Amino acid sequence: MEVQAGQLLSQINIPSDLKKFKEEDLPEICKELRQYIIDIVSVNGGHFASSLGVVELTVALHYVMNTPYDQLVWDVGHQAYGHKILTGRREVFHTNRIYKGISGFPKRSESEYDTFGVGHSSTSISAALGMAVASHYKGEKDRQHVAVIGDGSMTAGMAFEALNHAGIENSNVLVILNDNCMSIDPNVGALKDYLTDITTSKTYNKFRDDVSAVLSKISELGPNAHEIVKKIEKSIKGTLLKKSNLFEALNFRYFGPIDGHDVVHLAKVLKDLRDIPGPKLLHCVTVKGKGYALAEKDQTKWHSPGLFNKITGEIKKSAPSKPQGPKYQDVFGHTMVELAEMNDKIMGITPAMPSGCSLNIMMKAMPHRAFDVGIAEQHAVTFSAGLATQGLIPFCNIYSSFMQRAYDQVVHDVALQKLPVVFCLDRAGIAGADGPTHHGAYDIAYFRCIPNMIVSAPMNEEELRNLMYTAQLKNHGGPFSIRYPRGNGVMPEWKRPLKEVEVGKGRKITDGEDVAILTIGHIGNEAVKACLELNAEGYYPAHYDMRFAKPIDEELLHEVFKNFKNVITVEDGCIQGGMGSAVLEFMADHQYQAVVKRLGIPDAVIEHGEQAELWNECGYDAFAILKTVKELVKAKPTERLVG
Ligand SMILES: Cc1ncc(C[n+]2csc(CCOP(=O)(O)OP(=O)(O)O)c2C)c(N)n1
Ligand SMILES: CC(=O)[C@@H](O)[C@H](O)COP(=O)(O)O
Ligand SMILES: [Mg+2]
Repeated sequence: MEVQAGQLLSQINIPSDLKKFKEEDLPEICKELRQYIIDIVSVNGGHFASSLGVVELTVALHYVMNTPYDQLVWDVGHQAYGHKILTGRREVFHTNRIYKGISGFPKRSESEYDTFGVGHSSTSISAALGMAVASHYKGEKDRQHVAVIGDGSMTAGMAFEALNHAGIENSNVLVILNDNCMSIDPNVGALKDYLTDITTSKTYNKFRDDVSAVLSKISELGPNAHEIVKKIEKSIKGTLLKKSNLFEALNFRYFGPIDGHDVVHLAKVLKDLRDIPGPKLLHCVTVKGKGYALAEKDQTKWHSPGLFNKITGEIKKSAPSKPQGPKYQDVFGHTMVELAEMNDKIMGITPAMPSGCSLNIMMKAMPHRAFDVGIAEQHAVTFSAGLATQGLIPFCNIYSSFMQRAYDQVVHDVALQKLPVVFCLDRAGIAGADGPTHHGAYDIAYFRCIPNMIVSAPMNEEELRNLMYTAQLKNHGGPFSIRYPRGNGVMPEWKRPLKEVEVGKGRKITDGEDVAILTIGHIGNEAVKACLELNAEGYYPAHYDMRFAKPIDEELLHEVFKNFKNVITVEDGCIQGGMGSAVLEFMADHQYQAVVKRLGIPDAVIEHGEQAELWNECGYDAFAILKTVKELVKAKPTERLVG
């Protein structure tokens, strides 16, 4: 569907076009930009409310700053749709997050205006500071470096690491705190309360305004008075104000809070800030979903609503081609409550993804036993470890790609101490439209090499429930990880009685000859599809569900290598170091001879697209499995296809 940009917006191909307009035109430009985002996202999908919340900020920044020379870094980047539209991508924005289209996040290879690749939160201040220090070193005194970071992203430790460093570098960095009181779910933590206080507190703002009013009166008395005033202001700021403002205490000049939707005022403030050297923080108060009433009302639902009717607000449900099971995340959420009712030691932890991983189900049912710790994956892991030292059984749910941020905590704080933390890695494997920053490609490999770690992956919803049930039965001598994908399972009737599974045991799905297909996790269902088709063509491969990558089922592998000369391993994860590698290691350790073909995510960056498109591109969907079976069966014994 052709979407037409508004009359002013259609004249803005790059930010320098924006500068041709007068300040009084900016509100109309914001109106047209906001409408364009609504028009495209409603038919295309993607992140929605966050971009609406920064329309004015985006326009003001590109109006005042000399981008791309002045550098903007968008934290997470899910709010950068306006930025993309204003920086040469208006006419291709309808390909946003579509296979082979533009990325849903700023990406250096996509545009010179995208100064830093993002997707994971809380990196913007570090990156902008790096750029600022580099500019200082290169003598680029006039260059601006701006990090736009949300209040949610500000709850991550990395943001404070950067503030701490920036405060002593005296580099020209402007942090714009986009404060809308929301993460994906409502923001959490003491910082949120502080920001609310500083935004609403009469004391701080009144005292500061009174001081400036008095001082500006005095400075009108003459040039000497102006000098005296600067000294008084410095000492007051250096004592009273500094003590009462977190950011001032870190040597940032704090400005605000200001209305993040008043584009003309924003432009004026940004112009003033350009001339103030050193680290600065501008506190902008915005509304997530601004300008689309339904999104303002339910900001979590409209964070990433999918396709919707922009007039009625009706969100379109995808009609599956065949009966689907529930979302894996919901099976996790409901099973958490079921297990917690049976075992009062169970606790749930999520770093800022309660609705994303469905821990919100337990948070609602048992608010004292389920925690949203903010965007703080490292803290989530070690907080879980602390709980485990006291005999509790924490289920720490972290998206596979976000878990990468807490790797040392898993090794150092959990595995070395053999603590029984259950890691539920949601969004494991190809995540889809979020692309390479969000694909959970590496968790089998990065967990398999950790001592005392159990690495498991359910083939379906029933298996997920049984692995969760098994994990909490006892301390298995360390952490127990269960990884599962974004999206739906295959069992409409999923809520079956919970059963213990034997740790380290796989299972045979079907007997066969010539080729053994070994799968792990949900991708086993692709092998089921392939086997049905192969049977119809007279091929009868065997299929085993490994269920565990560590400990791997050695008894099953002995059976496989004693009976098959052709083996295919399949995983929705990186080939290198994955389950297939574990099978090769076993084969070598036991001097078996066979042709082993490993299917999975290759050693490459996999861009965005639908999961099925990317499984096909990576060569491990049903079609690829079928093709590989035929190749192996036809291959002569001398042809070795070790993958
Ligand atoms: C390391 C990491 N953890 C979690 C996420 C998931 N995530 C994406 S956006 C978001 C909320 C960000 O809130 P905020 O920074 O306030 O931006 P807003 O959506 O309010 O504009 C979260 C938790 C992520 N992208 N990266
Ligand atoms: C931007 C970000 O990191 C999150 O919004 C993420 O896109 C959520 O992913 P799901 O949509 O799979 O929950
Ligand atoms: Mg926010």
